[in-house]
Amino acid sequence: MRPYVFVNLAMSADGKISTRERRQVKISGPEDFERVDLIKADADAIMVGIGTVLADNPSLTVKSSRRKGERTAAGREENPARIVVDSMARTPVDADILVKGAGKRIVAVSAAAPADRVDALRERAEVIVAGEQTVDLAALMEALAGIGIRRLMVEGGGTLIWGLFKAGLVDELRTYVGSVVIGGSGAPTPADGDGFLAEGEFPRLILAGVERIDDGVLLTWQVKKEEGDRSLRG
Ligand SMILES: NC(=O)C1=CN([C@@H]2O[C@H](COP(=O)(O)OP(=O)(O)OC[C@H]3O[C@@H](n4cnc5c(N)ncnc54)[C@H](OP(=O)(O)O)[C@@H]3O)[C@@H](O)[C@H]2O)C=CC1
Ligand SMILES: Nc1nc(O)c(N)c(N[C@@H]2O[C@H](COP(=O)(O)O)[C@@H](O)[C@H]2O)n1
Repeated sequence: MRPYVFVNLAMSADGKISTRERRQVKISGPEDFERVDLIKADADAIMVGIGTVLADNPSLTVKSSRRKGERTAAGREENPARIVVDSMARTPVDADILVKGAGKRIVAVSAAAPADRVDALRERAEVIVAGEQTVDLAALMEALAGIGIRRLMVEGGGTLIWGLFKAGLVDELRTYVGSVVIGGSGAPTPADGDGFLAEGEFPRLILAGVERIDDGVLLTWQVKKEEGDRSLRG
């Protein structure tokens, strides 16, 4: 069994999620950031790759006091569990994700992660070991389902999202297309990594929603299920 996995990202009109220097940029407007806060508050956990932690230093906390209050009134932590996918335990111990806001933190590492760095992270987070050299995302998902995570939001970046698509672990993709052009052949895109070669490998999507928000558009896609998929229902 694995959680229901939905990816949420913001890209420019030319399909970039940040600059070629991997500098965080505001692509969403105020209404879209509200939407993101709402879906975050509804999730059991939120995941990013170590590249995003090192580039953006996000806290991934719920921003609205009302939504935090609603979570605690329902017996949940103020924030969803925050998860970093980090094979070599490179997450700085003072990263915002580990120090800001209440709630569980999980760092997923591989067996190759240096023991001293893993021990330092254990002071601030639960550490899950999945995979030998890099994090085995399918094994990680099983472990997350085992600790009660049913709805998992993925914020990025492009390398992690690619890894999840490659492993057939994405159920839904929500792409906000903002009204800017970033450009740059080396600027990150929603799914980077090696890319698929054969058309038969491409994950197939079903368009489930189109909504105008701020000066852009939100596209919601369902990913067609593969045979034997063991995702929990969304
Ligand atoms: N506009 C938007 O919505 C968003 C934009 N961003 C942007 O994205 C950029 C960061 O993206 P990126 O550099 O691709 O980094 P990611 O956040 O995607 O992290 C990628 C890293 O995750 C680790 N990882 C471990 N196991 C796996 C696996 N099985 N599959 C894939 N990755 C794995 C790898 O590092 P290791 O091997 O060391 O573990 C890998 O390099 C930043 O510029 C940020 O601003 C990020 C989020 C949202
Ligand atoms: N939805 C969305 N729109 C944008 O324009 C963005 N730049 C991002 N970035 C993501 O949000 C994270 C920041 O989170 P905190 O505010 O620190 O909680 C950042 O790391 C990206 O994942 N998202």
